[in-house]
Amino acid sequence: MTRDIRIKMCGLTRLKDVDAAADAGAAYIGLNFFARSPRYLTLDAAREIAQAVPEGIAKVSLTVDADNATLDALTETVPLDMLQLHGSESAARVVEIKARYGLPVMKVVGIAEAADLTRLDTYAQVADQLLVDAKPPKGADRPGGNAVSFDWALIAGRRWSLPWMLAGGLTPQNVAEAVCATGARQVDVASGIEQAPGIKDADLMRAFVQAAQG
Ligand SMILES: O=C(O)c1ccccc1NCC(=O)[C@H](O)[C@H](O)COP(=O)(O)O
Repeated sequence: MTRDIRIKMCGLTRLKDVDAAADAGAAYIGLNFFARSPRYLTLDAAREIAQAVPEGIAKVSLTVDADNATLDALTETVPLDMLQLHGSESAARVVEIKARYGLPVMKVVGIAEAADLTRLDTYAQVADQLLVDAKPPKGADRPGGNAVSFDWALIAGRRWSLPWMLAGGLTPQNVAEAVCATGARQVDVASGIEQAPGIKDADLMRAFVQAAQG
């Protein structure tokens, strides 16, 4: 029996990645606007990729503590279905962004220890989705996409009143175990489906979906 797991493939940088993600069965694709990321896209490149995404696959922007001018330009240029906030945006800022852009917001919370879990409850009050990711390792130069996992036992059996995704160091080799350990119905992956930073691999994308869905 297969598992009904929805998959977000984050940090697509090429048009051919869109075809590969769609063929593999992604439910969401992520477009990265963090300038220090190997997955960073200019607005024009992001628009071209977003316009190629088939109906039914949600297009998600990823920003880190972006100001209104940045988000204005982004939402005016790129067709989007959801905004992923991957910085230290406050709950009030989440509310403000939801109201200003009229798009669902997914707030990322980095987890390293049990004390980090309370932030999930805070954002569950205001966001449309949660993304439960690993906290970046010390010295990392970006807050996500670092190919590190957290201890899945920390959220085993935890449920929130809104949809949520599991992320952090997921690969075709470990995603089935991660789903079983946490009960996640949605997962997010960046590094684990790449042949090099920012370069997705169609075979790994297919293998990831097969492993996640069983
Ligand atoms: O991918 C990046 O370079 C990145 C940069 C800045 C903030 C977030 C970033 N990626 C976030 C993602 O959505 C990743 O899918 C998530 O953190 C998991 O990444 P990975 O462990 O590489 O699968």
